[in-house]
Amino acid sequence: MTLVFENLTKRYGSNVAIDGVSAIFEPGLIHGIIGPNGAGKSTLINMTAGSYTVSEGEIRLDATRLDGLKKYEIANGGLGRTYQNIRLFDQMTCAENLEVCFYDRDKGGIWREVLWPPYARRREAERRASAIAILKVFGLEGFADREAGSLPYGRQRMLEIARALAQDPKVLLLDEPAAGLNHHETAELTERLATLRRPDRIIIVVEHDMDLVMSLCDRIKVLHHGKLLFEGTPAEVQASSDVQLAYLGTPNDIEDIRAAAQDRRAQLGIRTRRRTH
Ligand SMILES: Nc1ncnc2c1ncn2[C@@H]1O[C@H](COP(=O)(O)OP(=O)(O)OP(=O)(O)O)[C@@H](O)[C@H]1O
Repeated sequence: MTLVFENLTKRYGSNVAIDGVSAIFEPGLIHGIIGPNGAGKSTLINMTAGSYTVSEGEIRLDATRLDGLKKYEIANGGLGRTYQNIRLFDQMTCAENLEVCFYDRDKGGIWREVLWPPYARRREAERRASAIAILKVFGLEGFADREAGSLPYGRQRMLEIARALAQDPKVLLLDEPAAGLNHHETAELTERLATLRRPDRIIIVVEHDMDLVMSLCDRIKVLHHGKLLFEGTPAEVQASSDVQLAYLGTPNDIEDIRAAAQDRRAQLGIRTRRRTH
């Protein structure tokens, strides 16, 4: 199983947010997508999940074209996702937030539950057991009966990822899972995400937190101005001068920043060692 982007392009009017990106995501790996603000990371995720239309190019999960499908069709086809902003059912308990994912979709199952109470009770117990099993993966089993909206922010983030996993997706897309988390919570999240790696699952993480990306991801793709700038292992990405430039600017920019800092020190009467080269 592979997820493939082929010459993927997204235009918002005259603004080209994604510009002819081709990439392959293999299963069994955690893939990071990084890039400066506005590079197009979220646009890529949203096109993959069917939230945004594709202007040009293709998205394929094996032989299935995902571009052009509705959001729910893509989700039913095995793609789970989280959003930059948490989207939970705040008034429902943590367990209920997951149980809603396990209701029978076919009319037969729904009617059996309505008309046959013993079957309804069995299905309810099954849904509860499945929900608790997933909550455990994220250390949330103790919060099963707490309202989701009353959880600390970090726990809500975990619950959202737990819910994205409920349908046992083949592809899991995580859009800035560490946003708003403190250092300790990010470290815990990193450990828990690492346990989700499976030979038959593609995990894609869009993230700004470099500690998380570099310690969690097996492969990283770097976007810059809507184009794929670089891809490689965390070590290769860190060593790439192209990536450093994308994040920090040109060597001249860096020299200007350094010179400005030295001037500032001079104005303040702070002695600085003069650079000899
Ligand atoms: N709905 C939209 N309508 C118009 N332009 C958009 C829309 N969404 C994104 N853009 C533009 O597309 C480009 C890429 O945005 P995108 O949000 O995908 O970048 P990003 O890499 O996820 O940024 P960030 O890290 O800040 O979330 C930006 O120029 C942005 O202004």
